[in-house]
Amino acid sequence: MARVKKQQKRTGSILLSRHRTASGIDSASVVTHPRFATTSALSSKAGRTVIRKHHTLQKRLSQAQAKNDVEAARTVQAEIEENGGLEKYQRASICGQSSQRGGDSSKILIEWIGEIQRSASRAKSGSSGTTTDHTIEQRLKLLEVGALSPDNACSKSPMFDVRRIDLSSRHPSIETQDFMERPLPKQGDEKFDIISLSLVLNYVPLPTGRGAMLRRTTKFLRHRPLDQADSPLAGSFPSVFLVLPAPCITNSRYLNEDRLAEIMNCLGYALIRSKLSAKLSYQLWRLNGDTKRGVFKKEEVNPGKSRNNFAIVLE
Ligand SMILES: C[S@@+](CC[C@H](N)C(=O)[O-])C[C@H]1O[C@@H](n2cnc3c(N)ncnc32)[C@H](O)[C@@H]1O
Repeated sequence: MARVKKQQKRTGSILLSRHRTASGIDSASVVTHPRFATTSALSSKAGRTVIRKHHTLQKRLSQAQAKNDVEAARTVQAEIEENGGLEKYQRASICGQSSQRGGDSSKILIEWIGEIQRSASRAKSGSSGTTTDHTIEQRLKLLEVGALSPDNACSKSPMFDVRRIDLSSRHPSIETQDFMERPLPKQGDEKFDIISLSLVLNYVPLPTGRGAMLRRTTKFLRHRPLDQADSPLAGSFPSVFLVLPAPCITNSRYLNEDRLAEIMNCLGYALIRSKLSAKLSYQLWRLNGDTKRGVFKKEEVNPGKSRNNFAIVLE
C-alpha cells in the first residue's frame, strides 16, 4: 500500500514538470508513460473543487517559479500532488464533459461547420438556380490540444481527421505532448485546418503563457484549396476553436470580448462564429492574415471588486 502511494506521488511530479513546460517557465522535457486510468465519477461539486484548486495551485507554482523561489515552489508542488495532480484534474474534467454536466464542447464545432456548409449551399443554389449538395471533399485536419478522450463528437464525426495531444495522455490515440514544445511544421502537410483549444488556454497559469499559446497556433494552420471560392468552407478555415469558461470573458478585470478581439485580430484572426452559454464561451476564429508584433499588457478593461483576474498578455 505504502509503495503504491509513493508511486502515485512520483507520477504526479512528472506531470507537473510537463505542466511547467507548458507555461514556458521550465523547459525540462519529460515524457510520461501513457496513463489509461479508468474514470471513476466525481460528484459535480467535488469535481469543480478539484478543478478550481488545481488551477489556483498551478498559478501559485508559476508565481513561485517566476520569482525563483525554490522552497515555495516545492511546497506548492507537494500540495498539487496532495490534491491528486493532473490525473485527478483530468478525471474531474472528463466528468464535466458528460452530457449531464454541460456536455462535449466539440458538438458546437460540428454544429457550426454544418451551418457553414448549409449556408454555402443555399448561396450557391441561389446564384446558379440549382440545388447543390455540398459535402466536404477532404476531411478537415484537426489538432485537438488538451484531448481527454478519443470518444468526443469530433472524434466520431467523419468530417475530421483528428490528431490528439495532451500534457499527459490517457489513451493510446492521444500523444503525450506539450503544444508549446511541438516541433514547428516544416511543410504544409504537417499543418492543420483547425486547432481546438477547448478549456486549455485557461489551464495555462500565466497571462504571458496564454498569449504565447495563441500566437503559436498561427504557425500550425494552413491555407489550402479549401479556401477557394467554390468550397463550402471558403471563408471559414483555417481556424481556431476556442472554448473558455464564460467568466474569463464576461467577468474579468482584464479581458472582455473587445479586448480578446483586439488580441486575436493582432494575431491575424477574425471572429466568424461565437456562442455564450451560462458556463462557457465558444468561438471560432479564422486566420486571415499575418501575425503582427503587437503588444498587449495586463490592463484593466472592466474594473470591479467582484471580478476575476483572467488575462491574456501578448509580448
Ligand atoms: C480542462 S482539460 C480540457 C479537456 C477538453 N479539451 C475539454 O474541452 O473538456 C485541459 C487539458 O489541457 C491540457 N493542456 C494544458 N496545456 C497544454 C499544452 N500546452 N499542451 C497540451 N495539452 C495541454 C491539460 O493537460 C488538460 O488535460
